[in-house]
Parts: sequence; C-alpha cells; structure tokens
Amino acid sequence: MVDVLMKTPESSVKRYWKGLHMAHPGLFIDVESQIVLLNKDRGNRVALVSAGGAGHEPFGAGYVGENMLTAFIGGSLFASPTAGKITTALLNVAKLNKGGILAVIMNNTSDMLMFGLAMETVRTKRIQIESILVADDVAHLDADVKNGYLARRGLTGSVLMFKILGALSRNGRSLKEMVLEARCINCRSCSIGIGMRPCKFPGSSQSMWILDESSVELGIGLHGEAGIARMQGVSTTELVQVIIAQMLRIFVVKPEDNVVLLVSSLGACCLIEMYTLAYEVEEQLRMKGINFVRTYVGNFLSTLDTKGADITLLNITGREDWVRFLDQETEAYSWPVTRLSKVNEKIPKGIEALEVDDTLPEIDSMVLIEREANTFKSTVLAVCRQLKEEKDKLNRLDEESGDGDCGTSLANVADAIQNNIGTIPVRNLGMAFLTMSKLAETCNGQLSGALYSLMLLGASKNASDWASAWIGAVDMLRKYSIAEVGDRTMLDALIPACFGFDSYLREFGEENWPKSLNYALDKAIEGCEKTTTMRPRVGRAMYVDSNKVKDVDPGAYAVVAILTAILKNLVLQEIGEDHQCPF
Ligand SMILES: Nc1ncnc2c1ncn2[C@@H]1O[C@H](COP(=O)(O)OP(=O)(O)O)[C@@H](O)[C@H]1O
Ligand SMILES: O=C[C@H](O)COP(=O)(O)O
Repeated sequence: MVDVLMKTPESSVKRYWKGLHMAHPGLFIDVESQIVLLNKDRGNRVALVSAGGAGHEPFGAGYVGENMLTAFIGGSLFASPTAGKITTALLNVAKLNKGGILAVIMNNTSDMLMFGLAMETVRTKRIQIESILVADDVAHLDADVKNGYLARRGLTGSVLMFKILGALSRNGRSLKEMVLEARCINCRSCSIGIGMRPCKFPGSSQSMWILDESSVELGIGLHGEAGIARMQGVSTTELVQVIIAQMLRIFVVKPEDNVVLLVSSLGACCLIEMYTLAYEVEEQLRMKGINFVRTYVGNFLSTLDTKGADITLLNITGREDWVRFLDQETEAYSWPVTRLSKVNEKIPKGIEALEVDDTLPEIDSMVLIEREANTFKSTVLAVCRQLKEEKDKLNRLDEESGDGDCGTSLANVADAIQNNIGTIPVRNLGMAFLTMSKLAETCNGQLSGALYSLMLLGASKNASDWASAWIGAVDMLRKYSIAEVGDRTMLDALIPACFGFDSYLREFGEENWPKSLNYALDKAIEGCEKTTTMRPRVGRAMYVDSNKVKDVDPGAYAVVAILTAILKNLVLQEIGEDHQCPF
C-alpha cells in the first residue's frame, strides 16, 4: 500500500498537502509553504502555533481551528520545516491575532532550532512571542542526558496541550497566563510509545528498525528511534503493567486523583487494538483508585504506518477547569467536530494570500576593503568546496550515530552558498553573514542547516570584528541548543577552537591572527578526537546504542574541515603561494 501511493518522500508530502487543501476549504492552506492557518481576525487573542515534520498525520494540520491551534507549519518527511516558513506563518498569524503568539514546540532538536531562528526574526518586528517545549515522553528516564530533559521527547501530550491552550486562547487569556498554563500541563502529563512493527520510509526498501514477530518495543520515538526494552510473547495485561510501571516512576498520581487518558495509533494499529489498550490502562489504574474523567482513543499522532501506539496520561486533579477547555467544541478536523471541512461562507476571511517578508534588516558592521572582501569571498568558497569533498566521509560518520545524512546536509548548505555567491554582499560583513544564514536555513540542510544558520545569524549581529563574530555565532547556537562540551556534538570542536582563537589574539595581538587560527584548529582537532569516546547526549544520536559509536562525531569533524579550509585559504591569500607559511 505504502509502496503504491508513496513513491518518494518529496512527492508524497507535496500530494498530501494538495489533498489537505481540497478536503478542508474552510482553512487557509498554502500548499507551497506547507502552512495551514485559521484565517480570521481574532482580535486581541493569543495565537497558538506549532510545527513539525510530515509522517505524523493528523498532527498538526488536523488540529488547526478555533479552540485549538491557530496555525501549523509542516516540514519534509520526519524533518522540521525551515525557519523561513515558520517565520512567514508567524508574521501572517500576528496580523490576525494581536495578543501575541505562543509557539508549542515538540522537543526535537531541529524543531527547537528552527523555531528559535524564526523567533529571533519576528521579535525584531516587535511581535510578542513566547514558547513552550512539549516534553512528555517518559521512556528514557535513565538516559545519561543533561537535565534528563532532552530525552523527554514530545509525544501525544502535545495534542491535549493544543486543546486546552486553544480553548484558553479563545477565552481571551493573555500570553503570560497561557505560558504558565502550558508549563503546568507539561509537568502534569506523561506519555510512552510502544512499537510492534516499523514503518518503511517511502522509496526505501528497508524498515526503520527490526523486531521479531510477537515482540513489542517499549519507548520508541516518533521517528522510530530505539526504545528502552523489548518484550516477547507478553499479554496485553503484562505489557500495560510494564507501561504503567515506567510512567509511575515520574508521573505523580495518587488514589482519588482525576486523570485524562489519550491513546493514539502510530498508524497501523486498528481501533479495536487501541480501545483494548485504553481499557487495560484504565482498568489497571482504576485498581489503584485513580478516576478517569475523559478518555480519547483514535489516530492523533502517527509515525507513517508504524504498528504501535502512544499512551498519554494527564493529571488534572485540582485543575478540573481544564475539562471545560477539553470539552469546548473545536473546528479542528481531527478533533470530533468538522465544521471547517465544509466551505462556510459566513466565516469572514482574514487574509487572501500569505504575505512573505523576505527583507533583511540593515546591520551595522565591519566594512571590508576590496582586497579583504575578495579574500573573504574566496575563503567562503574554499569552505564550500571542502564540505562537498568531505560529504561521503561525513555521511559515513553519521551512519554510526545518526541517520547518515550529515554530509549531504552540509553539502546542501555549501551548494546553496556557492550557487548564490554573487548575492552575498561581501563588503559588509554583517549583511554577508545574514545572507548566508538565510541560505543555510532554506536549502534543505536539515539539522546542520539550522545549526549553521543560527551561527551565521549570531555572527551577523556581532560582526564588529572577526573574533566577536565567531563568539556571537557560538553564543547564538548555545542560546537554542542545550548541548554543552562533552555531549558529543560539533560544540566539542567549536567551543575550544573559538575561545582558543579569541584568547590567543588577546595575548599575542591582532597581527598574530594566522597563529591564532592555527591554535584554534589544533583545539578543534583535539576536541573532535575526544568525541570518539563520548556518549551522545543530544539529538537523534543519543537514542543509538553507544557501543555502536566508535568514530568521531560528524558535526565536530565538519568543524575541523571548515577551519582547515579557512586556514589554508587565508594563508595562501595573505602570504601568497611563494611565501613560507609562518607556522
Ligand atoms: N543540540 C545540538 N547542538 C549542537 N549540535 C548538535 C545538536 N544535535 C546534534 N548536533 C550535531 O549535529 C550533527 C548531526 O547533524 P545532521 O546529520 O544534519 O542531523 P540529523 O541527524 O538530525 O539529521 C551531529 O554530529 C552533532 O555534531
Ligand atoms: O518530524 C521531525 C521533527 O520535526 C524534527 O526532528 P529532529 O529534530 O530529530 O530532526
């Protein structure tokens, strides 16, 4: 079935959006940018916006409607939408919702970074925006991850969050109040996924993971990331006992508490199975004295056609007012009412077409003389060439720890910059970095595109001199990525290199920049080598069996490759091929 109707990821996602557009004419759906929004002037209300990759339908277009989401932005299959698309949606939504915007972000690395970038842009337009990270997954509680928080991915708790917050927005709550409520919902919800048969990625003959017949994997992620335990031949009762035991390790609930349950198929489980699961969960918790005030069963959040389920509990004890918000009728087509599935001429339209604002703000920064600008341009091109040469090696490194696309992603960034080099205003350092940031963001660079786009944005805002620009880049990345040195990411090479460069320059003076750069490269190599023995603590790599990770981190290796290219090119340009390298 999947093979016939879904040939490639790209064509499948495009056609899905075309189908959505036809089926739900009451919504504003921009097929090209994959944005769906509630198209009416909502006065001073707060907009509720979310985003995420395709493959998780009906999440989240199915939740757009009054009393639920105000807008949703979709990405490619299992990949976040670009910050540019999120920005377009936010800017248009802000015109119809004057109370500000609350971004509900799933705790996935790319989603967080892309939203971060978009929020940086819309804040410059004086739009009030706050965000909340949905992190309800309780599978990886024992993972060696910073704060234990990153491992808590966003699962179906998000759907209950959309419903309650959407109704709060309709009832005129302020942005500040909604942020507090969102945090409260986050603390009181928990979810876990189970998988029995993996999905197949369109166009690929391989399954995303392998499981024996009659086995079940506990704690799988929404893109098929590994879970925490496999069980064979268990009954529904035994399976649910294990699920509940895992949930109760962190979920605070006591006899007489009032709880909401949501059970969602991950794509291929039938409703009989989902109701069976819901019944078993309720039975076992009722035996512990827990009351169920609402139970939702259906298809809420999928992983293509994975045979599996997500189970969410929300403790509403003392917050029974939330039931009113859950019950408030919504137009969203994946919650039980379908008003927006019909054309309703009576609903006044807010906008006719999306307005895209691509203008870049003017930036005050260092101005380069022509010779410097030419050197800068040739160095940028040298970095692009180097990244493309390293593509296969980077993909190989990423196969160990991720999805094998780090080289392809960075090569896409390099291609975009090379192909548009004429449009980069190389005399104005800040504007040049900003233009490259936009190119990195929009070029299908996946997570790496987002990471480099954020860094280039940070550099553009601090482009008074080279060292400040570099520090600005690192600061901007750290603002949105909770990774630190030691987590096995590009930061392990980048941070020692950046601060090494800065301290060397301070100690030995500006004229010693080649030696400073060389020192930075040494630090990057040292940091990169150290990643060989580190356990991944962020990103998709952290769910991979750490015994399989034996080489350096691809992102850290890319930092070394970039610095090598910069150094080689600068030394050649500055000192000339005939001169001896001074170090
Ligand atoms: N939170 C993070 N902060 C900084 N760097 C990260 C983070 N998560 C992952 N990385 C870096 O991104 C690299 C993987 O990039 P890429 O393959 O494009 O992402 P994905 O695996 O999500 O497709 C990793 O090798 C690591 O260096
Ligand atoms: O569906 C995919 C998400 O939107 C992005 O996930 P990621 O951060 O793991 O790349």
